Amino acid sequence: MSSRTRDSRHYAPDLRESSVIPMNAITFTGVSKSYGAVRAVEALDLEIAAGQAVALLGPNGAGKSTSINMLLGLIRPTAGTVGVFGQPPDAAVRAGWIGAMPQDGALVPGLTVREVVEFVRSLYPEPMPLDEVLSLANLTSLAKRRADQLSGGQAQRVRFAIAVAGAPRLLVLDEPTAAMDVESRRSFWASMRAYAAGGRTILFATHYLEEADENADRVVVISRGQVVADGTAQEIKSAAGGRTVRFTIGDRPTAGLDTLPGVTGMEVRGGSVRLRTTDPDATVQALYASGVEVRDLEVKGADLEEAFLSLTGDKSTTRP
Ligand SMILES: Nc1ncnc2c1ncn2[C@@H]1O[C@H](COP(=O)(O)OP(=O)(O)OP(=O)(O)O)[C@@H](O)[C@H]1O
Repeated sequence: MSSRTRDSRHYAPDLRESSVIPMNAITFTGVSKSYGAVRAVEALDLEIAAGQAVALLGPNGAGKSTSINMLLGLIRPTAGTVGVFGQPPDAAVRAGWIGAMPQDGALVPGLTVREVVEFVRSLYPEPMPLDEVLSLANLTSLAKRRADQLSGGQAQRVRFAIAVAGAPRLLVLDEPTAAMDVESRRSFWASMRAYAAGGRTILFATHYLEEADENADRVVVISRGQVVADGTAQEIKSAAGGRTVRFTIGDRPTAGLDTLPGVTGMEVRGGSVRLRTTDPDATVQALYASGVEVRDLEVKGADLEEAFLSLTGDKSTTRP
């Protein structure tokens, strides 16, 4: 047992030296959480293997933050159990296994960026070197600035630095890029991927479908507190969306187009038609055979947004 284990800052049993590290970083087993009559999370079963980068995707009110808060030990489930590397969340937090980046939260007033990061590092048993944290969070040039006087995007970088300062094996991010512009977002995800490359586990909640598509090995879509899809972004797109045949038809009638072979859905906007199909070849052949005059025909894989909307039935969630 190391001398640091007896440090008064750490009240948990020493979990760091467990000889067997369970395969799963995260397990939700039959987890429900109700707030009065509101069932925020309902019988959630989820296993996330160590080393995965997983996006939690869902419309407003789907239960993402509630699930994350249970994972962080901030709230308790009404039913079921949550495990982090085989331990209850509060024990895992005290062992320094989890780094979290909340949606917002004030930064300690009066301290410089460096001081904030130094302070957080001092709370962890085996923190990441200071320079590495600053460089990873793209904060080296801001190290001497006061943390409470930064722009929204810069402050998010400090929150990211706080989350990784302890070199946690699990990083949990709740809508981490909400306050960032496009360039900051790009550099943030590059940092996140660099951190994940060391075999760490990442769970992030997002509304941005592109972020899930580009940065997650696995996407878990939740709606009304339940998992409605779980797989790679590609699997979700093909399972839920099939392919899309789009064309322009002008003011000619569209009646009957939705009965073409393979077609599972049709959307007409202005003179533009979008057919969702499980068999684009058969659809296009039948379309031409029908003699309907079409222009600008294109066949595309359904994107994650289409898949997401068809899975969650939520029409309000759109790209930023
Ligand atoms: N403290 C609370 N008291 C009462 N109801 C709550 C509380 N926190 C969340 N809820 C409700 O639980 C449901 C799930 O909320 P949650 O914040 O987990 O969703 P979310 O997926 O994170 O949404 P968003 O994307 O908007 O952040 C919602 O209906 C919400 O109104």
